[in-house]
Amino acid sequence: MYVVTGEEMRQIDRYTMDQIGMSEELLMENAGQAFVRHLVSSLSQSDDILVLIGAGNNGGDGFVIARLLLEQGFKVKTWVIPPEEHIKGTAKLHMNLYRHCGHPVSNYQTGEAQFSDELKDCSVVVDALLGTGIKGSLREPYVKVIEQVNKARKRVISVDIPSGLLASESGGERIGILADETYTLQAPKLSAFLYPGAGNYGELHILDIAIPKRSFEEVSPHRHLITEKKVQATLPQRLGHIHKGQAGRALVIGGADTMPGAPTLTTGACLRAGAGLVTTVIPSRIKYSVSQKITESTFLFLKDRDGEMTKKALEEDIPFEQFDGIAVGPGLGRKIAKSVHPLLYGFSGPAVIDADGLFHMSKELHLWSEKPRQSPTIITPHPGEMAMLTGCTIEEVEKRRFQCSREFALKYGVYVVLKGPFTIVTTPKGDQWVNTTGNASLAKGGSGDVLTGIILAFLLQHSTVTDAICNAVHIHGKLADKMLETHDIISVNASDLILTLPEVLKSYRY
Ligand SMILES: NC(=O)C1=CN([C@@H]2O[C@H](COP(=O)(O)OP(=O)(O)OC[C@H]3O[C@@H](n4cnc5c(N)ncnc54)[C@H](O)[C@@H]3O)[C@@H](O)[C@H]2O)[C@@H](O)CC1
Ligand SMILES: Nc1ncnc2c1ncn2[C@@H]1O[C@H](COP(=O)(O)OP(=O)(O)O)[C@@H](O)[C@H]1O
Ligand SMILES: [K+]
Repeated sequence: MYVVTGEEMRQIDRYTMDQIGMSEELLMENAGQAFVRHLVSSLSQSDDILVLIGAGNNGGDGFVIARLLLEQGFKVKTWVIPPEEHIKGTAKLHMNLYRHCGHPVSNYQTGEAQFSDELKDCSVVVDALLGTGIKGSLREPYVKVIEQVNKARKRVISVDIPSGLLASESGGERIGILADETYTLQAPKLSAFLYPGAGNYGELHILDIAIPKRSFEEVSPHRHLITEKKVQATLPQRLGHIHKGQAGRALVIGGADTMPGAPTLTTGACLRAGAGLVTTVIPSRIKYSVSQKITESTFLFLKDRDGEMTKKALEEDIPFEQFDGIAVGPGLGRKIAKSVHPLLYGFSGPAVIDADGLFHMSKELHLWSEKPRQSPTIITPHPGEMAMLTGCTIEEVEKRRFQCSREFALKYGVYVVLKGPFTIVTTPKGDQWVNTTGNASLAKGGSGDVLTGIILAFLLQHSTVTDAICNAVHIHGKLADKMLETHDIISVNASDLILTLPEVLKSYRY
Protein backbone atom coordinates (compact mmCIF):
# COMPACT_ATOMS: atom_id res chain seq x y z
CA MET A 1 0.00 0.00 0.00
CA TYR A 2 1.48 3.30 -1.13
CA VAL A 3 1.24 6.73 0.49
CA VAL A 4 1.15 9.48 -2.13
CA THR A 5 1.34 13.22 -2.68
CA GLY A 6 -1.40 14.95 -4.65
CA GLU A 7 0.97 15.26 -7.61
CA GLU A 8 1.85 11.54 -7.54
CA MET A 9 -1.85 10.66 -7.41
CA ARG A 10 -2.44 12.85 -10.47
CA GLN A 11 0.38 11.07 -12.33
CA ILE A 12 -1.08 7.69 -11.32
CA ASP A 13 -4.55 8.74 -12.53
CA ARG A 14 -3.03 10.04 -15.75
CA TYR A 15 -1.14 6.79 -16.43
CA THR A 16 -4.31 4.81 -15.72
CA MET A 17 -6.27 6.89 -18.20
CA ASP A 18 -3.69 7.47 -20.94
CA GLN A 19 -1.64 4.26 -20.91
CA ILE A 20 -4.01 1.68 -19.45
CA GLY A 21 -7.07 3.15 -21.07
CA MET A 22 -9.46 3.34 -18.13
CA SER A 23 -11.54 6.45 -18.64
CA GLU A 24 -11.98 9.16 -16.02
CA GLU A 25 -15.74 8.53 -16.12
CA LEU A 26 -15.16 4.92 -15.17
CA LEU A 27 -12.77 5.82 -12.33
CA MET A 28 -15.27 8.33 -10.99
CA GLU A 29 -18.04 5.75 -11.14
CA ASN A 30 -15.77 3.25 -9.37
CA ALA A 31 -14.98 5.83 -6.67
CA GLY A 32 -18.67 6.51 -6.02
CA GLN A 33 -19.53 2.78 -6.11
CA ALA A 34 -16.79 1.90 -3.62
CA PHE A 35 -17.77 4.76 -1.32
CA VAL A 36 -21.45 3.78 -1.24
CA ARG A 37 -20.66 0.08 -0.86
CA HIS A 38 -18.70 0.87 2.30
CA LEU A 39 -21.05 3.48 3.65
CA VAL A 40 -24.43 1.76 3.44
CA SER A 41 -23.84 -0.72 6.25
CA SER A 42 -23.55 2.19 8.67
CA LEU A 43 -26.55 4.13 7.30
CA SER A 44 -30.20 3.72 8.13
CA GLN A 45 -33.15 4.46 5.84
CA SER A 46 -34.22 7.17 8.30
CA ASP A 47 -30.96 9.12 7.81
CA ASP A 48 -31.24 12.49 6.11
CA ILE A 49 -28.14 12.74 3.96
CA LEU A 50 -26.73 15.95 2.55
CA VAL A 51 -24.23 15.54 -0.28
CA LEU A 52 -22.11 18.68 -0.74
CA ILE A 53 -20.66 19.11 -4.20
CA GLY A 54 -17.73 21.28 -5.34
CA ALA A 55 -16.64 22.34 -8.81
CA GLY A 56 -13.98 19.72 -9.58
CA ASN A 57 -13.79 15.94 -9.85
CA ASN A 58 -14.26 15.51 -6.10
CA GLY A 59 -17.69 17.02 -6.72
CA GLY A 60 -18.08 14.57 -9.60
CA ASP A 61 -17.60 11.71 -7.12
CA GLY A 62 -20.36 13.38 -5.07
CA PHE A 63 -22.83 13.15 -7.98
CA VAL A 64 -22.14 9.42 -8.35
CA ILE A 65 -22.58 8.92 -4.57
CA ALA A 66 -25.83 10.91 -4.46
CA ARG A 67 -27.25 9.00 -7.44
CA LEU A 68 -26.39 5.59 -6.02
CA LEU A 69 -27.78 6.41 -2.57
CA LEU A 70 -31.01 7.74 -4.10
CA GLU A 71 -31.33 4.65 -6.28
CA GLN A 72 -31.05 2.54 -3.12
CA GLY A 73 -33.92 4.45 -1.53
CA PHE A 74 -31.99 6.70 0.88
CA LYS A 75 -33.15 10.24 1.61
CA VAL A 76 -30.59 12.49 -0.07
CA LYS A 77 -30.41 16.24 -0.68
CA THR A 78 -27.76 17.20 -3.22
CA TRP A 79 -26.26 20.67 -2.88
CA VAL A 80 -24.00 22.21 -5.50
CA ILE A 81 -21.97 24.87 -3.71
CA PRO A 82 -20.25 26.86 -6.52
CA PRO A 83 -22.19 28.31 -9.48
CA GLU A 84 -23.34 25.33 -11.53
CA GLU A 85 -21.61 26.55 -14.69
CA HIS A 86 -18.25 25.97 -12.93
CA ILE A 87 -18.83 22.23 -13.14
CA LYS A 88 -17.07 20.92 -16.22
CA GLY A 89 -15.65 17.83 -17.88
CA THR A 90 -16.19 14.46 -16.25
CA ALA A 91 -17.90 15.98 -13.20
CA LYS A 92 -20.43 17.60 -15.55
CA LEU A 93 -20.95 14.28 -17.31
CA HIS A 94 -21.85 12.68 -13.98
CA MET A 95 -24.03 15.66 -13.06
CA ASN A 96 -25.97 15.13 -16.29
CA LEU A 97 -26.20 11.40 -15.67
CA TYR A 98 -27.57 12.14 -12.19
CA ARG A 99 -30.11 14.59 -13.65
CA HIS A 100 -31.20 12.19 -16.41
CA CYS A 101 -32.13 9.71 -13.69
CA GLY A 102 -34.64 12.31 -12.51
CA HIS A 103 -32.87 13.36 -9.32
CA PRO A 104 -33.01 16.99 -8.12
CA VAL A 105 -30.15 19.39 -7.36
CA SER A 106 -30.24 22.44 -5.07
CA ASN A 107 -27.92 25.35 -5.60
CA TYR A 108 -26.22 27.14 -2.75
CA GLN A 109 -25.82 30.29 -4.86
CA THR A 110 -29.58 30.79 -4.93
CA GLY A 111 -30.63 28.97 -1.77
CA GLU A 112 -28.28 29.86 1.08
CA ALA A 113 -31.05 30.12 3.68
CA GLN A 114 -32.58 26.79 2.66
CA PHE A 115 -29.13 25.22 2.80
CA SER A 116 -28.73 26.31 6.43
CA ASP A 117 -32.09 24.78 7.34
CA GLU A 118 -31.37 21.51 5.58
CA LEU A 119 -27.94 21.31 7.20
CA LYS A 120 -29.57 21.79 10.59
CA ASP A 121 -32.08 18.99 9.91
CA CYS A 122 -29.81 16.41 8.32
CA SER A 123 -28.08 13.54 10.13
CA VAL A 124 -25.22 12.79 7.70
CA VAL A 125 -23.08 15.06 5.51
CA VAL A 126 -21.11 13.64 2.59
CA ASP A 127 -18.28 16.06 1.85
CA ALA A 128 -17.47 16.04 -1.87
CA LEU A 129 -16.47 19.69 -2.04
CA LEU A 130 -12.73 19.60 -2.76
CA GLY A 131 -10.15 16.87 -3.12
CA THR A 132 -6.56 16.73 -4.23
CA GLY A 133 -7.00 19.53 -6.78
CA ILE A 134 -7.14 22.37 -4.26
CA LYS A 135 -4.52 25.11 -4.64
CA GLY A 136 -3.63 28.04 -2.39
CA SER A 137 -5.83 29.26 0.41
CA LEU A 138 -9.44 28.29 0.52
CA ARG A 139 -11.82 30.67 -1.25
CA GLU A 140 -15.48 31.56 -0.79
CA PRO A 141 -18.07 30.20 -0.79
CA TYR A 142 -16.20 27.14 0.51
CA VAL A 143 -14.86 28.90 3.63
CA LYS A 144 -18.34 29.82 4.79
CA VAL A 145 -19.84 26.42 3.97
CA ILE A 146 -17.05 24.48 5.68
CA GLU A 147 -17.29 26.59 8.82
CA GLN A 148 -21.04 26.05 8.84
CA VAL A 149 -20.67 22.27 8.45
CA ASN A 150 -18.07 22.11 11.23
CA LYS A 151 -20.36 24.04 13.58
CA ALA A 152 -23.37 21.86 12.77
CA ARG A 153 -21.79 18.80 14.45
CA LYS A 154 -23.31 16.16 12.18
CA ARG A 155 -21.77 12.88 11.14
CA VAL A 156 -19.46 14.04 8.35
CA ILE A 157 -17.87 11.68 5.84
CA SER A 158 -15.30 13.10 3.46
CA VAL A 159 -14.55 11.80 -0.01
CA ASP A 160 -10.80 11.36 -0.60
CA ILE A 161 -9.60 14.12 1.75
CA PRO A 162 -11.39 16.47 4.14
CA SER A 163 -12.21 19.45 1.94
CA GLY A 164 -9.94 22.44 2.41
CA LEU A 165 -6.84 20.41 3.37
CA LEU A 166 -3.93 20.01 1.01
CA ALA A 167 -3.03 16.46 0.03
CA SER A 168 0.62 16.72 0.99
CA GLU A 169 0.93 19.26 3.80
CA SER A 170 0.22 19.23 7.48
CA GLY A 171 -2.61 21.75 7.67
CA GLY A 172 -1.48 24.40 10.12
CA GLU A 173 -3.89 27.31 10.08
CA ARG A 174 -5.95 25.94 7.16
CA ILE A 175 -9.71 25.80 7.31
CA GLY A 176 -10.87 22.30 6.56
CA ILE A 177 -13.80 19.98 7.07
CA LEU A 178 -13.65 18.17 10.41
CA ALA A 179 -14.64 14.71 9.27
CA ASP A 180 -15.68 11.76 11.40
CA GLU A 181 -14.54 9.44 8.64
CA THR A 182 -12.61 9.93 5.44
CA TYR A 183 -12.82 7.42 2.61
CA THR A 184 -9.68 8.04 0.65
CA LEU A 185 -9.41 6.80 -2.93
CA GLN A 186 -6.94 4.00 -3.68
CA ALA A 187 -3.99 5.36 -1.69
CA PRO A 188 -3.74 7.54 1.42
CA LYS A 189 -2.33 11.02 0.93
CA LEU A 190 0.49 12.46 3.08
CA SER A 191 -1.74 14.87 5.01
CA ALA A 192 -3.55 11.91 6.61
CA PHE A 193 -0.39 11.37 8.64
CA LEU A 194 0.66 14.93 9.40
CA TYR A 195 -0.82 16.78 12.35
CA PRO A 196 -2.73 19.04 12.75
CA GLY A 197 -4.43 18.16 9.42
CA ALA A 198 -4.45 14.45 10.30
CA GLY A 199 -6.94 15.34 13.03
CA ASN A 200 -9.44 16.49 10.36
CA TYR A 201 -9.56 13.04 8.78
CA GLY A 202 -11.31 11.20 11.59
CA GLU A 203 -11.23 7.47 10.92
CA LEU A 204 -9.33 6.78 7.71
CA HIS A 205 -10.61 4.14 5.27
CA ILE A 206 -8.94 3.29 2.00
CA LEU A 207 -11.21 2.49 -0.93
CA ASP A 208 -10.12 0.28 -3.79
CA ILE A 209 -11.37 1.99 -6.97
CA ALA A 210 -9.59 -0.51 -9.24
CA ILE A 211 -6.62 1.62 -10.28
CA PRO A 212 -4.18 -1.09 -11.42
CA LYS A 213 -0.93 -1.84 -9.56
CA ARG A 214 0.90 -1.10 -12.78
CA SER A 215 0.03 2.61 -12.53
CA PHE A 216 1.61 2.79 -9.08
CA GLU A 217 4.70 0.87 -10.19
CA GLU A 218 5.20 3.27 -13.08
CA VAL A 219 5.03 6.35 -10.87
CA SER A 220 6.78 4.48 -8.06
CA PRO A 221 6.09 6.61 -4.97
CA HIS A 222 8.75 5.89 -2.35
CA ARG A 223 6.30 5.87 0.58
CA HIS A 224 4.36 2.87 1.90
CA LEU A 225 2.00 2.01 4.70
CA ILE A 226 3.05 -0.66 7.20
CA THR A 227 0.21 -3.16 6.95
CA GLU A 228 -0.83 -5.77 9.48
CA LYS A 229 -0.70 -8.40 6.74
CA LYS A 230 2.96 -7.66 5.97
CA VAL A 231 3.89 -7.65 9.65
CA GLN A 232 2.20 -11.00 10.12
CA ALA A 233 4.00 -12.48 7.14
CA THR A 234 7.45 -11.30 8.23
CA LEU A 235 7.52 -11.74 12.02
CA PRO A 236 10.39 -14.04 13.00
CA GLN A 237 9.75 -17.74 13.45
CA ARG A 238 11.81 -19.76 15.92
CA LEU A 239 13.29 -22.97 14.60
CA GLY A 240 13.10 -26.01 16.84
CA HIS A 241 16.82 -26.66 17.06
CA ILE A 242 18.29 -23.19 17.66
CA HIS A 243 20.17 -22.25 20.81
CA LYS A 244 20.16 -18.94 22.67
CA GLY A 245 23.28 -17.67 20.92
CA GLN A 246 21.54 -17.97 17.56
CA ALA A 247 18.50 -15.96 18.67
CA GLY A 248 20.65 -12.85 18.90
CA ARG A 249 23.20 -11.58 21.40
CA ALA A 250 22.10 -8.05 22.24
CA LEU A 251 23.97 -5.28 24.02
CA VAL A 252 22.11 -2.42 25.68
CA ILE A 253 24.27 0.55 26.69
CA GLY A 254 22.69 3.25 28.81
CA GLY A 255 21.71 4.49 32.22
CA ALA A 256 22.95 7.13 34.61
CA ASP A 257 22.32 7.68 38.31
CA THR A 258 19.31 9.86 37.52
CA MET A 259 18.01 7.49 34.82
CA PRO A 260 18.22 3.85 35.88
CA GLY A 261 14.77 3.09 34.41
CA ALA A 262 15.63 3.71 30.76
CA PRO A 263 18.09 0.81 30.21
CA THR A 264 15.86 -1.35 32.42
CA LEU A 265 12.93 -0.83 30.08
CA THR A 266 15.03 -1.29 26.93
CA THR A 267 16.50 -4.53 28.29
CA GLY A 268 13.11 -5.83 29.42
CA ALA A 269 11.55 -5.13 26.03
CA CYS A 270 14.51 -6.64 24.20
CA LEU A 271 14.16 -9.89 26.15
CA ARG A 272 10.38 -10.08 25.67
CA ALA A 273 10.80 -9.38 21.96
CA GLY A 274 12.91 -12.50 21.60
CA ALA A 275 16.62 -11.71 21.90
CA GLY A 276 18.47 -14.88 22.95
CA LEU A 277 20.98 -13.19 25.24
CA VAL A 278 20.99 -9.62 26.50
CA THR A 279 23.83 -7.84 28.26
CA THR A 280 23.16 -4.48 29.86
CA VAL A 281 25.99 -1.99 30.24
CA ILE A 282 25.34 0.55 33.00
CA PRO A 283 27.41 2.74 35.33
CA SER A 284 28.57 0.96 38.50
CA ARG A 285 26.72 3.44 40.66
CA ILE A 286 23.29 2.08 39.64
CA LYS A 287 24.21 -1.59 39.49
CA TYR A 288 21.94 -2.68 42.32
CA SER A 289 18.87 -0.70 41.36
CA VAL A 290 18.94 -1.95 37.77
CA SER A 291 20.06 -5.53 38.29
CA GLN A 292 17.35 -6.14 40.90
CA LYS A 293 14.71 -5.30 38.31
CA ILE A 294 15.94 -7.59 35.53
CA THR A 295 16.37 -11.25 36.13
CA GLU A 296 17.28 -12.53 32.70
CA SER A 297 20.08 -10.33 31.41
CA THR A 298 23.76 -10.24 32.28
CA PHE A 299 25.52 -7.00 33.22
CA LEU A 300 28.65 -5.06 32.68
CA PHE A 301 29.22 -2.30 35.21
CA LEU A 302 31.41 0.52 33.90
CA LYS A 303 33.42 3.17 35.70
CA ASP A 304 31.43 6.35 36.15
CA ARG A 305 31.92 9.99 36.94
CA ASP A 306 29.12 12.17 38.28
CA GLY A 307 26.81 9.19 37.90
CA GLU A 308 27.50 8.68 34.15
CA MET A 309 29.72 6.28 32.23
CA THR A 310 32.80 7.97 30.87
CA LYS A 311 33.90 8.11 27.24
CA LYS A 312 37.05 6.15 28.08
CA ALA A 313 35.17 3.34 29.83
CA LEU A 314 32.66 3.08 26.98
CA GLU A 315 35.36 2.91 24.33
CA GLU A 316 37.77 0.61 26.15
CA ASP A 317 35.86 -1.70 28.48
CA ILE A 318 33.15 -3.28 26.34
CA PRO A 319 33.84 -6.55 24.44
CA PHE A 320 31.83 -5.49 21.37
CA GLU A 321 32.93 -8.51 19.34
CA GLN A 322 30.82 -10.77 21.55
CA PHE A 323 27.56 -9.21 20.37
CA ASP A 324 25.36 -9.25 17.27
CA GLY A 325 23.59 -5.94 17.82
CA ILE A 326 23.71 -2.85 20.02
CA ALA A 327 21.35 -0.21 21.35
CA VAL A 328 23.05 2.82 22.80
CA GLY A 329 21.55 5.83 24.48
CA PRO A 330 18.60 5.23 26.80
CA GLY A 331 19.35 7.24 29.94
CA LEU A 332 23.03 7.57 28.96
CA GLY A 333 23.26 11.13 30.29
CA ARG A 334 24.60 14.35 28.83
CA LYS A 335 26.75 15.73 31.64
CA ILE A 336 29.92 13.95 30.59
CA ALA A 337 30.99 14.34 26.97
CA LYS A 338 30.82 11.03 25.12
CA SER A 339 30.95 10.07 21.52
CA VAL A 340 28.91 7.52 19.66
CA HIS A 341 30.65 7.34 16.29
CA PRO A 342 34.01 5.95 17.52
CA LEU A 343 32.10 3.55 19.76
CA LEU A 344 30.09 2.06 16.91
CA TYR A 345 32.31 2.56 13.90
CA GLY A 346 34.21 -0.70 14.11
CA PHE A 347 31.21 -2.77 15.22
CA SER A 348 30.04 -5.14 12.53
CA GLY A 349 26.37 -5.60 13.50
CA PRO A 350 23.35 -3.31 13.50
CA ALA A 351 23.34 -0.45 16.00
CA VAL A 352 20.39 1.52 17.33
CA ILE A 353 21.05 5.04 18.61
CA ASP A 354 18.37 6.55 20.82
CA ALA A 355 17.78 9.31 23.36
CA ASP A 356 21.03 10.75 24.80
CA GLY A 357 22.95 8.76 22.21
CA LEU A 358 21.36 11.11 19.66
CA PHE A 359 22.46 14.12 21.68
CA HIS A 360 26.08 12.94 21.48
CA MET A 361 25.65 12.07 17.80
CA SER A 362 24.43 15.62 17.06
CA LYS A 363 27.80 16.96 18.26
CA GLU A 364 29.80 14.80 15.85
CA LEU A 365 27.74 14.74 12.68
CA HIS A 366 30.82 15.58 10.60
CA LEU A 367 32.21 12.16 11.55
CA TRP A 368 29.05 10.48 10.27
CA SER A 369 29.19 12.23 6.91
CA GLU A 370 32.94 11.62 6.51
CA LYS A 371 32.89 7.97 7.57
CA PRO A 372 29.46 6.31 7.27
CA ARG A 373 29.24 2.92 8.99
CA GLN A 374 29.20 -0.16 6.80
CA SER A 375 26.67 -1.94 9.03
CA PRO A 376 23.15 -0.62 9.52
CA THR A 377 22.69 2.29 11.89
CA ILE A 378 19.21 3.01 13.12
CA ILE A 379 18.39 6.31 14.81
CA THR A 380 15.12 6.72 16.71
CA PRO A 381 14.53 10.44 17.29
CA HIS A 382 11.33 12.05 18.53
CA PRO A 383 10.64 15.39 16.82
CA GLY A 384 12.68 17.30 19.45
CA GLU A 385 15.71 15.08 18.85
CA MET A 386 15.22 15.32 15.09
CA ALA A 387 15.24 19.12 15.42
CA MET A 388 18.48 18.91 17.39
CA LEU A 389 20.07 16.67 14.74
CA THR A 390 19.01 18.81 11.78
CA GLY A 391 19.21 22.30 13.25
CA CYS A 392 15.53 22.88 12.37
CA THR A 393 12.83 23.91 14.79
CA ILE A 394 10.43 21.26 16.09
CA GLU A 395 7.63 22.99 14.11
CA GLU A 396 9.63 22.65 10.89
CA VAL A 397 10.28 18.97 11.59
CA GLU A 398 6.59 18.32 12.30
CA LYS A 399 5.52 20.15 9.16
CA ARG A 400 8.07 18.32 7.00
CA ARG A 401 8.24 14.94 8.72
CA PHE A 402 8.57 12.99 5.48
CA GLN A 403 11.11 15.30 3.81
CA CYS A 404 13.13 15.94 6.96
CA SER A 405 13.68 12.28 7.80
CA ARG A 406 14.40 11.40 4.17
CA GLU A 407 16.99 14.13 3.75
CA PHE A 408 18.77 13.00 6.93
CA ALA A 409 18.66 9.30 6.04
CA LEU A 410 20.11 9.95 2.57
CA LYS A 411 22.77 12.35 3.81
CA TYR A 412 24.14 10.18 6.63
CA GLY A 413 23.31 6.74 5.29
CA VAL A 414 21.24 5.75 8.32
CA TYR A 415 17.77 4.34 8.97
CA VAL A 416 15.64 7.06 10.58
CA VAL A 417 12.70 6.20 12.83
CA LEU A 418 10.98 9.56 13.29
CA LYS A 419 8.66 8.91 16.22
CA GLY A 420 5.30 10.41 17.12
CA PRO A 421 1.77 9.64 16.03
CA PHE A 422 2.34 8.00 12.61
CA THR A 423 6.01 7.13 13.09
CA ILE A 424 7.90 7.22 9.79
CA VAL A 425 10.66 4.69 9.07
CA THR A 426 13.11 5.82 6.36
CA THR A 427 15.81 3.63 4.84
CA PRO A 428 19.25 4.94 3.80
CA LYS A 429 18.00 4.71 0.19
CA GLY A 430 15.04 6.97 0.96
CA ASP A 431 12.16 4.46 1.03
CA GLN A 432 9.62 5.38 3.68
CA TRP A 433 7.15 3.38 5.74
CA VAL A 434 4.36 4.93 7.79
CA ASN A 435 2.99 3.29 10.92
CA THR A 436 -0.67 3.60 11.88
CA THR A 437 -0.81 1.71 15.19
CA GLY A 438 -0.48 3.31 18.62
CA ASN A 439 -2.29 6.01 20.50
CA ALA A 440 -1.72 8.92 22.86
CA SER A 441 -1.26 6.63 25.88
CA LEU A 442 2.31 6.35 24.56
CA ALA A 443 2.91 10.05 25.25
CA LYS A 444 4.68 9.16 28.50
CA GLY A 445 8.32 8.80 29.51
CA GLY A 446 9.69 5.33 28.88
CA SER A 447 7.63 4.43 25.79
CA GLY A 448 10.57 5.17 23.53
CA ASP A 449 12.94 3.05 25.62
CA VAL A 450 10.60 0.10 25.10
CA LEU A 451 10.57 0.69 21.35
CA THR A 452 14.37 0.68 21.27
CA GLY A 453 14.46 -2.70 22.98
CA ILE A 454 11.97 -4.20 20.54
CA ILE A 455 13.84 -2.81 17.52
CA LEU A 456 17.13 -4.27 18.79
CA ALA A 457 15.64 -7.71 19.42
CA PHE A 458 13.88 -7.72 16.03
CA LEU A 459 17.03 -6.67 14.16
CA LEU A 460 18.66 -9.86 15.39
CA GLN A 461 15.79 -12.07 14.27
CA HIS A 462 14.61 -10.67 10.91
CA SER A 463 16.14 -11.22 7.51
CA THR A 464 15.88 -7.56 6.49
CA VAL A 465 16.58 -4.45 8.55
CA THR A 466 13.55 -2.65 7.13
CA ASP A 467 11.15 -5.46 8.13
CA ALA A 468 12.70 -5.58 11.60
CA ILE A 469 12.20 -1.87 12.20
CA CYS A 470 8.75 -1.65 10.63
CA ASN A 471 7.52 -4.67 12.55
CA ALA A 472 8.93 -3.32 15.82
CA VAL A 473 7.25 0.06 15.33
CA HIS A 474 3.96 -1.59 14.38
CA ILE A 475 3.98 -4.03 17.31
CA HIS A 476 5.00 -1.27 19.76
CA GLY A 477 1.93 0.75 18.70
CA LYS A 478 -0.20 -2.36 18.89
CA LEU A 479 0.85 -2.85 22.53
CA ALA A 480 -0.65 0.54 23.34
CA ASP A 481 -3.80 -0.26 21.37
CA LYS A 482 -4.15 -3.55 23.24
CA MET A 483 -3.71 -1.79 26.60
CA LEU A 484 -6.66 0.49 25.83
CA GLU A 485 -8.96 -2.53 25.77
CA THR A 486 -8.63 -2.70 29.54
CA HIS A 487 -6.87 0.49 30.71
CA ASP A 488 -7.68 4.15 30.61
CA ILE A 489 -5.63 6.15 28.11
CA ILE A 490 -3.88 8.18 30.81
CA SER A 491 -2.82 5.25 32.94
CA VAL A 492 -0.72 3.07 30.65
CA ASN A 493 2.92 2.87 31.76
CA ALA A 494 5.87 1.83 29.65
CA SER A 495 6.45 -1.29 31.75
CA ASP A 496 2.83 -2.36 31.02
CA LEU A 497 3.76 -2.42 27.33
CA ILE A 498 6.49 -5.00 27.98
CA LEU A 499 4.04 -7.21 29.88
CA THR A 500 1.63 -7.04 26.94
CA LEU A 501 4.21 -8.16 24.35
CA PRO A 502 3.63 -11.93 24.71
CA GLU A 503 -0.12 -11.61 24.12
CA VAL A 504 0.20 -9.22 21.20
CA LEU A 505 2.94 -11.22 19.48
CA LYS A 506 0.91 -14.39 19.90
CA SER A 507 -2.09 -12.74 18.25
CA TYR A 508 0.00 -12.33 15.09
CA ARG A 509 0.75 -16.02 14.70
CA TYR A 510 -1.34 -17.81 12.07
N1 LIG B 1 -8.50 12.07 -11.76
C1 LIG B 1 -9.05 10.90 -11.55
O1 LIG B 1 -8.80 10.01 -12.28
C2 LIG B 1 -9.98 10.70 -10.42
C3 LIG B 1 -10.20 11.72 -9.51
N2 LIG B 1 -11.11 11.61 -8.56
C4 LIG B 1 -11.48 12.73 -7.68
O2 LIG B 1 -11.00 13.91 -8.18
C5 LIG B 1 -10.41 14.69 -7.17
C6 LIG B 1 -9.46 15.64 -7.76
O3 LIG B 1 -10.20 16.36 -8.69
P1 LIG B 1 -9.76 17.77 -9.27
O4 LIG B 1 -8.36 17.71 -9.68
O5 LIG B 1 -10.79 18.16 -10.25
O6 LIG B 1 -9.82 18.72 -8.03
P2 LIG B 1 -10.85 19.00 -6.85
O7 LIG B 1 -12.17 18.43 -7.11
O8 LIG B 1 -10.15 18.64 -5.63
O9 LIG B 1 -10.95 20.58 -6.87
C7 LIG B 1 -10.74 21.35 -7.99
C8 LIG B 1 -11.73 22.46 -7.96
O10 LIG B 1 -11.56 23.25 -6.82
C9 LIG B 1 -11.34 24.61 -7.17
N3 LIG B 1 -10.33 25.13 -6.26
C10 LIG B 1 -9.01 24.88 -6.29
N4 LIG B 1 -8.39 25.50 -5.28
C11 LIG B 1 -9.34 26.13 -4.58
C12 LIG B 1 -9.32 26.95 -3.43
N5 LIG B 1 -8.18 27.22 -2.79
N6 LIG B 1 -10.47 27.44 -2.96
C13 LIG B 1 -11.62 27.18 -3.59
N7 LIG B 1 -11.72 26.43 -4.70
C14 LIG B 1 -10.59 25.90 -5.18
C15 LIG B 1 -10.90 24.62 -8.60
O11 LIG B 1 -11.32 25.77 -9.23
C16 LIG B 1 -11.56 23.38 -9.15
O12 LIG B 1 -12.84 23.67 -9.62
C17 LIG B 1 -9.85 13.68 -6.22
O13 LIG B 1 -9.66 14.19 -4.93
C18 LIG B 1 -10.91 12.60 -6.29
O14 LIG B 1 -11.93 12.88 -5.35
C19 LIG B 1 -12.02 10.47 -8.56
O15 LIG B 1 -13.09 10.82 -9.35
C20 LIG B 1 -11.38 9.22 -9.07
C21 LIG B 1 -10.68 9.41 -10.35
N1 LIG C 1 0.28 10.76 20.73
C1 LIG C 1 0.91 9.66 20.35
N2 LIG C 1 0.33 8.78 19.52
C2 LIG C 1 0.97 7.68 19.13
N3 LIG C 1 2.23 7.35 19.53
C3 LIG C 1 2.87 8.18 20.34
C4 LIG C 1 2.26 9.38 20.80
N4 LIG C 1 3.15 10.02 21.61
C5 LIG C 1 4.25 9.25 21.66
N5 LIG C 1 4.10 8.15 20.90
C6 LIG C 1 5.10 7.08 20.72
O1 LIG C 1 5.70 6.81 21.99
C7 LIG C 1 7.11 6.72 21.87
C8 LIG C 1 7.74 7.87 22.66
O2 LIG C 1 9.11 7.91 22.51
P1 LIG C 1 10.02 9.02 23.22
O3 LIG C 1 9.43 10.37 22.99
O4 LIG C 1 11.40 8.79 22.81
O5 LIG C 1 9.80 8.67 24.74
P2 LIG C 1 10.81 8.35 25.93
O6 LIG C 1 12.21 8.55 25.47
O7 LIG C 1 10.44 9.34 26.96
O8 LIG C 1 10.55 6.98 26.28
C9 LIG C 1 7.41 6.74 20.39
O9 LIG C 1 7.41 5.43 19.88
C10 LIG C 1 6.23 7.52 19.81
O10 LIG C 1 5.96 7.19 18.47
K1 LIG D 1 -13.59 16.07 0.01
